[in-house]
Amino acid sequence: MAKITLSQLRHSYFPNPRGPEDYALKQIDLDWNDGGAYALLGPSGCGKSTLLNIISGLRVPSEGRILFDDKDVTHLPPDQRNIAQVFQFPVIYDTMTVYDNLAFPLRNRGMAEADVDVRVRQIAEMLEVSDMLKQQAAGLSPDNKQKISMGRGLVRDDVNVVMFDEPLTVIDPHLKWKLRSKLKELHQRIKATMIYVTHDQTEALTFADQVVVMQEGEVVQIGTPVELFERPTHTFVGHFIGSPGMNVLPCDVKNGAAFFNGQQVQLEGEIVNGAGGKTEIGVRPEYVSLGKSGLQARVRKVADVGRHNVVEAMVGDQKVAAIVKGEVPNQGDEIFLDFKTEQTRLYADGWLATNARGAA
Ligand SMILES: Nc1ncnc2c1ncn2[C@@H]1O[C@H](COP(=O)(O)OP(=O)(O)OP(=O)(O)O)[C@@H](O)[C@H]1O
Repeated sequence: MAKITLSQLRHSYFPNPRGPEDYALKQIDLDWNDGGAYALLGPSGCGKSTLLNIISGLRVPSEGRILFDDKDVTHLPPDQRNIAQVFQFPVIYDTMTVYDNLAFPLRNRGMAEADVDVRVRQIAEMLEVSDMLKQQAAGLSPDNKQKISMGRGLVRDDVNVVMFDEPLTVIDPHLKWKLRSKLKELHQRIKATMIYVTHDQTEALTFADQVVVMQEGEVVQIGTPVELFERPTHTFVGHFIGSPGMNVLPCDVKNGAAFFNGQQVQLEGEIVNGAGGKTEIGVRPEYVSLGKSGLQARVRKVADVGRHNVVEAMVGDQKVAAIVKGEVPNQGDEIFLDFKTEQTRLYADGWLATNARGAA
């Protein structure tokens, strides 16, 4: 396995790009550590596939370099990069047995049959498909076909990286959670460098130790699932991750204080020097509570989502969501909303602009 470095990477599909808007990847500098479990998360069109294709060698970037363990591979073709890939749809040979499908990448590299057998049985056991080994692949369900496809990606232990491109697309919804946790478990056992590409936050947060969040060709935050949830460095991350996402509320800043709907809101810490442009307060619904004082609001909607209720209230013409456990108000009620100070932040032009209390 290898450490992967992306250095000053930019890519445009135009021959003569005129400005940042012509770049599918604007500027990417990233280190993927050897043995790490990473997710590349972002909405459709943010540049995930472009980046994946550049790592696998299907595309050469317009600018910048890709290094595998400090060796420059920017211009190496895919077959010389030693990468395993699992795609959205199963890539298996229908006419072969499950065993032969799993053995294929190993035999292809000239591995001795005795070693092939050990490795195939190991992977089959990890994926819980040992009882299918003799079956013809053609007869498998789509879920099992995709499992075998994953097995083919994981069977070699000499690859630089295993890349998964939305691998659970064809999986039945009720089996998705099972395979998600299975993949996580496999990473812990195999310890390969893995990159998991998805637009689904649940998949990214379950699988990865580090999540790379992309928006419009840029990386907006890299962090553990907890970091992304607790301290989004961009409103996009706050909004994209969480259910519902972070409340992002327009505010005015005067003399170092933030005012929402004319009322001062306490922030986690001081506003950073020079923060300007479009200013917004970010607070997650989990940290908004109903109290006896605070921001006056009117309940617009209450949704019971199982473990808790989501109360949607209007403060002036702004919608604020609160996650409430226990008793809930009724639609139309006048209520007061209280924001947890340590979890209430200022964002300037989308970027985090408050220091955590106690931070330098
Ligand atoms: N072959 C191409 N030629 C021109 N533009 C392209 C090409 N492939 C992608 N793009 C553009 O580059 C941008 C990034 O696309 P990309 O497919 O990398 O995003 P993505 O995050 O993988 O989206 P999806 O999840 O929908 O595949 C988009 O604006 C897309 O329209």
